[in-house]
Amino acid sequence: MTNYALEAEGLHTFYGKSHILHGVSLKVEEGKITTLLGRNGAGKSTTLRSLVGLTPAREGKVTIFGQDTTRRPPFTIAKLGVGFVPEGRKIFPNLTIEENLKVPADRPGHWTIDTIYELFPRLKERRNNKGRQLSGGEQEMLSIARALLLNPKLLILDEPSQGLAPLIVREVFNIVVRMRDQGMSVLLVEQNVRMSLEVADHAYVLNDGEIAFDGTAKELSQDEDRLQSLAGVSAEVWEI
Ligand SMILES: Nc1ncnc2c1ncn2[C@@H]1O[C@H](COP(=O)(O)OP(=O)(O)OP(=O)(O)O)[C@@H](O)[C@H]1O
Repeated sequence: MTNYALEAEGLHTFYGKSHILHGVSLKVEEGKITTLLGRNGAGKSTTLRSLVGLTPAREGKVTIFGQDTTRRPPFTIAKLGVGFVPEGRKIFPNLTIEENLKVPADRPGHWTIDTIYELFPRLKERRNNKGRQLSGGEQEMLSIARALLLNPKLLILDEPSQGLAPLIVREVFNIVVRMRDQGMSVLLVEQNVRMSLEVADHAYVLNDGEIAFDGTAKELSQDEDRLQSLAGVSAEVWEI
């Protein structure tokens, strides 16, 4: 029997009168990486915001680790063991790395500031630097580190590769794979199609607020025509 960390069924989400998600359903299998792809404006971030309670869906149902979390506030969802790494890295620019790491409320588990520094030696080296002095890659590591300190069972990342050099992107994806290999469930929203499909087990493509593909990452990666037409993914993104 397959166990799911997260199940969303028929989500309809609005910003005011703008109807953005039109019945989005997706599942994240436990201990697997599920990727949600789609071009700019397809509704990927809105889907994540609906799942973590930041912009609750007006219709539909969300179940996380077997509990109905539909329209529950973000802190209740975080408490179930959901770590969210938002788009744009939302770190505190005027706090040092170490101060940034002390902000999340600790949930006991493997990840502590010490184990985080083992995973990200660069953050340790620069622990007294302010958030605003960090490179994009260091900010992304810090953002992931903060989510890990909640010792999540489900990690949700919104475009972690955005604006990063290819080598750093590789490093970020390696971390995501490591988390999956340690048993964490991962939902990865990305524009970097090639790398996402390399690491993911399952893939969804979102198109204008609707799921246009639901299948294995392997299946999608072997079907370039489908990718191009369903996601409108540009050749440059595919080639990165
Ligand atoms: N706060 C908001 N108010 C009104 N409309 C919004 C808001 N945020 C996003 N939208 C609109 O909702 C649609 C989906 O946006 P969303 O950010 O979810 O897409 P995305 O797939 O994550 O795109 P991107 O890759 O550019 O982040 C877009 O048309 C966007 O303009």
